Amino acid sequence: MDYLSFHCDYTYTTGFRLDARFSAGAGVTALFGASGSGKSTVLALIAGLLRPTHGVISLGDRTLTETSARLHLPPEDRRVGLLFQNHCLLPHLTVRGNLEYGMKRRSSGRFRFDEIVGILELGDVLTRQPHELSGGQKQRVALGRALLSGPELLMLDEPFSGLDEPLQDRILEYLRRVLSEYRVPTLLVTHTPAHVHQLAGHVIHLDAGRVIATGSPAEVLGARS
Ligand SMILES: Nc1ncnc2c1ncn2[C@@H]1O[C@H](COP(=O)(O)OP(=O)(O)OP(=O)(O)O)[C@@H](O)[C@H]1O
Repeated sequence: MDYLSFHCDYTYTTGFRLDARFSAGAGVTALFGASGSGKSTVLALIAGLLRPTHGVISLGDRTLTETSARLHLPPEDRRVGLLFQNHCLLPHLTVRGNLEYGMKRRSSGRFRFDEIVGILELGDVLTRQPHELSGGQKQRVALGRALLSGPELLMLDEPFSGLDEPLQDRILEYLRRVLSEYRVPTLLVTHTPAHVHQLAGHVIHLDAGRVIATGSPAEVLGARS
């Protein structure tokens, strides 16, 4: 059953035009495509950071954007958790402070602080500040903060970029653990086929701002090598 429905048209001043339509179920969906194909633009439209020229976005039974009705929910009312490539931790707060910041606007009490800290193994670094953390630790704090906001959709923008391979594998394992424990509907942006195969049940393939294929990882990307 469709959980997320997206149909938007958006053009940047530079001329790049996204004109994409897709739907996704409540599992993990990969948004796959080459650099510049429009993946981050899709996330920004869903998060409400950009307004489409025309379009409708709905999540569960809520409409987030509907241009014909002049409806555009502000980002803080959308109940989506966005994990950026560069973590975006608040530099002056400790790890605990960053995690608690996520809880301020939470819409569901499904995610308990101690549980998330345990699953992501952050107990030993709660009093540290972001500059005292490794890349992988920062990534886990950002993931914990996104989860503690109680999102109805988790959006991960290249969560493995900038990490070496052993660390990518560890973060992948944490993600698997969290997603199987909490079953948060997730949109995973990546251009790495292996990550699609490892995490996603469904794939949306974007190319030059258009959806060119949808289906299972094997259908869209071919059998795993
Ligand atoms: N703020 C902006 N202003 C103008 N053009 C932009 C802006 N952000 C992105 N673009 C352009 O829009 C296109 C799509 O960018 P987008 O970041 O959505 O792609 P992407 O698939 O996420 O790429 P990557 O994998 O490199 O992050 C690109 O051609 C990019 O140059």
